[in-house]
Amino acid sequence: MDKITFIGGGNMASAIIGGLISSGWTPSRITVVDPNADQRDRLASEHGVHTTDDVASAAAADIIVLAVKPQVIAAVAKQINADLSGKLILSIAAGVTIATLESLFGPVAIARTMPNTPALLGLGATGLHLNERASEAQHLAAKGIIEAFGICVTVEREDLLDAVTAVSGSSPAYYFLMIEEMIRSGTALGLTPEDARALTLQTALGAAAMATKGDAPEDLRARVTSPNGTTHAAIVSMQENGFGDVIAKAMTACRDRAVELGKA
Ligand SMILES: NC(=O)C1=CN([C@@H]2O[C@H](COP(=O)(O)OP(=O)(O)OC[C@H]3O[C@@H](n4cnc5c(N)ncnc54)[C@H](O)[C@@H]3O)[C@@H](O)[C@H]2O)C=CC1
Ligand SMILES: O=C(O)[C@@H]1CCC=N1
Repeated sequence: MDKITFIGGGNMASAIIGGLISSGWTPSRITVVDPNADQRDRLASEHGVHTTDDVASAAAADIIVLAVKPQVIAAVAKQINADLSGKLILSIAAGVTIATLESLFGPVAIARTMPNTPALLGLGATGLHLNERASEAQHLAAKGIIEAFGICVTVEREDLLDAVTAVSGSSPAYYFLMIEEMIRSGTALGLTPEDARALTLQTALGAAAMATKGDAPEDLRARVTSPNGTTHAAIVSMQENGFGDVIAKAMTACRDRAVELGKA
């Protein structure tokens, strides 16, 4: 049975550990390394996992999850300073490339991922790419871990993780912005902020649930849109104001920034 050590016990680690335990991992297989005693106490009491502040101890695990901020990873590699051959490193750090991880940790199997924050609710959408040193068993292990907190899409080239960042890594923020603007406009149209918020949120939830049932989004949209009715007026206004272009430009800007951060 694989043992897993998380380096960094913050929000994302906590979400992943919660998912692993719900999907059948026993807490005794899970260790969390974090210098912050409050984080360690929280994880030990919430999940019953082993915790430590000794980064070097991570070398004993079969799978090491890098769940620290990107700028901390070089220091972590120095502290581990051990031969990790045969182990799998799974990184959730945004923008840290496989080449950088190989230069820091040596010739080891690496699974680079791009998760998103709905992972906190078990509703994550995560892109995955592994280096050539990773075996099929390690690919399956990485997939199993990711599927404990949502869906996993394996992409065939590492650079496609930058597109994943645009489609799912950053995109919860696009939906939140849409929700903010709808609440603001609903309030401007006379509803109380509470009513505008309740109606907007329930509609976002309902629309997302409908869109996951299999019908194409354009068909679902057509069913709401009566000929020359109210929805038609809204959609025409959005299209005339370049809605598609706004989304395409935003996603391209996101992808380009991910490429830039990967080179930094
Ligand atoms: N695609 C996305 O939306 C998201 C991606 N991420 C990625 O996940 C990673 C973790 O993010 P969060 O959990 O939100 O961060 P966080 O700030 O909640 O947790 C980081 C943890 O690392 C600990 N830490 C700091 N230095 C350490 C060291 N030397 N050794 C061990 N632990 C150390 C901190 O005490 C803290 O508990 C980041 O690299 C981020 O890029 C996180 C959230 C969402
Ligand atoms: O905004 C960012 O840079 C990170 C990466 C994806 C989501 N948050």
